[in-house]
Amino acid sequence: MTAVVQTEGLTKFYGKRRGLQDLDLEIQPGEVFGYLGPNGAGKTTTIRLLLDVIRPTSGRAVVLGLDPRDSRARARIGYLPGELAVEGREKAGAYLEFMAAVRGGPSRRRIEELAERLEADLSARMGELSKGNKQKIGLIQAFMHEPELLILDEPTSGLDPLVQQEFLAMVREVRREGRSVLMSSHVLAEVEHVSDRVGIVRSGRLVAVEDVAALRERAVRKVEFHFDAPVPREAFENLPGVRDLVVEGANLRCTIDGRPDALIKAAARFTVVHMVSSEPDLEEIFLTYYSEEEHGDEEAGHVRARA
Ligand SMILES: Nc1ncnc2c1ncn2[C@@H]1O[C@H](COP(=O)(O)OP(=O)(O)OP(=O)(O)O)[C@@H](O)[C@H]1O
Repeated sequence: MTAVVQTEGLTKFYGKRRGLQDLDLEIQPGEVFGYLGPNGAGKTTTIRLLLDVIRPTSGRAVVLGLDPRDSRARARIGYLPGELAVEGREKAGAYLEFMAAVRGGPSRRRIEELAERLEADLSARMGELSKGNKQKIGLIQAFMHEPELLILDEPTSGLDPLVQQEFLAMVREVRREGRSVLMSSHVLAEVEHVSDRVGIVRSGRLVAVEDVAALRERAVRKVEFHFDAPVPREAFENLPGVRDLVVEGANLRCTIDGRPDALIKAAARFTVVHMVSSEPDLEEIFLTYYSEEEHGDEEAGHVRARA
C-alpha cells in the first residue's frame, strides 16, 4: 500500500532555530493520524513542509506519491491553516463559492450542507467573523471537495463542544471512505476518539508514535475505590503498575501505569461500593515521556515512526 504521507529525515531550521529535525513519518490510506505537541514543538512547521508553504533544510517528503512542490498534490489535499488569513467585507458564502469554483467541484448545496452541520453563518462578512466562526469556514473549505488527504492544523481550537463532536463525525466519515487525515492538536482528548495513531512531537523531534489503544494502556490514570468497610493497605501494596497509593479507611486512591488488572483483582476481594477512573490526559502522557528522558533513556528522543 502506498503511504499518503512519507517523510525521510525531514528537517527545517529557521536560521539557527530548530523547527523540525529528522522526521521519519508514514501515514497510510484510510488512517487518521493525530499530531500532538506543546506550543512551539514543530507541528505547524511539519504541516507547512508537507504543503510546500516552506521548504526543508534537508530531508524529503512525498505526499500522495508526489513532491509537495508539484501543484497536482495540492489539489488533492484539503488544508486548514492554523489561522485562516481572510479579511474584508466579502461574505463567507461568497468566499466558499469562489474557492469551490477554483477547485472546479463542490456545489452550493454541498457548502450549505457542511455549514448546517457546523452551524456556520454563510451570510457573515469574513472580516467580522469570530475565531470560532472563521474556523468553521476554514473547515468547510478544507472538507468540501472531498480530498484524499486532509491536513488540519489545530482544527478543534475555538469550536464549542457540540460543533467539535460534529467535526469529529466528519473525520470518521472521511476515514470510512478510505481517505486520510493528519490533524494537529495540543490536547489528546480532542483527537484520541478518532485517531488510529498519534505522534508526539517535542522541541522539533518526534518522540513517539503510538497506536491510540497502546497509548491508553501506557498512560497514567487516577483511580479511586470506595469499599463498604475499611480495607488493609497491605492488600494493595506492591501491585504491578500501582503508584501513589493512599488507603484511608474504606477509601483507596492511587495512580495506575498501564493495565489496571492487578488492582481490580485485589479490590475484588472486598466489597466495592463505588469506583472512579479518570481518563488519562495529555499532560500526564507528556510527563511519562519526559521522565523516560530524565532517566537517561536516550532512545526516547529518537523513537522512529512505526508504519
Ligand atoms: N517563521 C519562523 N521563524 C523563526 N522561527 C520559527 C518560525 N516558525 C516557527 N519557528 C520556530 O520553530 C519552532 C517550531 O514552531 P511551530 O510553529 O512549528 O510549532 P507548533 O508545534 O506548531 O506550535 P504551536 O502549537 O504554538 O502552533 C518554534 O521554536 C518556533 O519558534
